[in-house]
Amino acid sequence: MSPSVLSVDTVSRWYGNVVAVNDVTMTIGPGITGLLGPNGAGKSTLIGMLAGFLAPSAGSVTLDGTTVWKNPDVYRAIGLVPEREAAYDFLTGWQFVLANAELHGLADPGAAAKRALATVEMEFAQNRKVGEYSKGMKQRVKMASALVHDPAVLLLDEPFNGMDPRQRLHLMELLRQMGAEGRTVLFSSHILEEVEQVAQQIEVMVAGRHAASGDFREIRRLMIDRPHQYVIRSSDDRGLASALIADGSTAGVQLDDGVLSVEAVSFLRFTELLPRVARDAGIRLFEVSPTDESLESVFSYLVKS
Ligand SMILES: Nc1ncnc2c1ncn2[C@@H]1O[C@H](COP(=O)(O)OP(=O)(O)OP(=O)(O)O)[C@@H](O)[C@H]1O
Repeated sequence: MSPSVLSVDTVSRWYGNVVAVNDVTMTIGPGITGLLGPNGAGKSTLIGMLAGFLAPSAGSVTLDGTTVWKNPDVYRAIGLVPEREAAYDFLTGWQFVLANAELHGLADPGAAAKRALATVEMEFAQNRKVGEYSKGMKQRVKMASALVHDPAVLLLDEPFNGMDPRQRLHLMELLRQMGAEGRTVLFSSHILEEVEQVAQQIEVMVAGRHAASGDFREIRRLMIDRPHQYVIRSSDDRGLASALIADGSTAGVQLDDGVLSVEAVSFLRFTELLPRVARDAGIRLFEVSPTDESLESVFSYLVKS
C-alpha cells in the first residue's frame, strides 16, 4: 500500500457562531493515530473534514497534496466509520456491505464485500439483519463497509464506544493489522488509556484547538508533569506544612480547617520530595490524595500551556 498523508493546514470550522474546530494544523501519516479529546472538542467535526463530508470554513485538508473537499477521486482512497450506528437496520450485514461496494462502483462488488466481511471476521453473521447485531458486531460491519474499496486511509469516530472488553481487544487487533499494512488509520476517543494502547501517534484536541501532539510517552509526560493539587493527612499536618514551605519547591501550601492541601509544580519531583521532607521532619504520612485528576482538568491544563 503506497503511503498516504493527510495534511490539515490552519483549518477552522464553525457552525453559526459556534467554533467547533479552531485553527488546527496537523499531519497524519501511515500507521495508527489517536485523536484524543473530551466530548465537544471538535473531533467529529475534524474527522468529517478529513473524510470530505464537511467543508472547512477556513484552511485546507489535503490527501497527498490533493484537496479532499468535493473531490470524488480522493474519496476512493478514504474509508469512514462514523460514530452513529448504521441507519440500515433492515439490511443484512451482507446487503449493507455489498450496497457500499456498489456505490463505489467497484468492478466486482460481490468479491469486495466478501473480502471486507472476512477481514472483520463477520461472515458468520452476514445473513442476519444489522438491527439484530450487538454493538461490537455493528462496529465491525461498519468497518467492513468502510474497507470495501480497500482504502489507504481509514477514519473511525469513537469506534470503542459502548464495546465490551473482548470486542475492544478484537478491534484493537484489527486496527493494528490495518496500520501494519501501511494504511493511514485515525480514530477518535476521549479515553487516554484506550488511545495509548493502540496509537503510535496521539493528537490531543481540546475546545476546538490542537492542544498537544506526540507518542504516548510524550502525552503522558505532559499530563503528569503539570501542577497537581493534593490533600495530605499526616501525623503532624502543621509541621509538614512548615517543612514543605521551607523546602520551597511546592507552588502553594495551605492549612485550612485542619486540611492540608499542597500544589505541586511537578508530579515527579513532588513524589520524590514529599517522603523525604516527611522523613527528615519525623512525620508519618497517612494519606496523599490528588484532588484535580479529572480528565477535563488535565485537558484544560494542556490548552493553557
Ligand atoms: N451540526 C452542528 N451544528 C451546530 N453545532 C455543532 C454541529 N456539530 C457540532 N457542533 C458543535 O461543535 C462542537 C464540536 O463538536 P464535535 O461533535 O465535533 O466534537 P467531538 O469532540 O466529536 O465531541 P463528541 O465526542 O461529543 O461528538 C460542539 O460544541 C458541538 O456542539
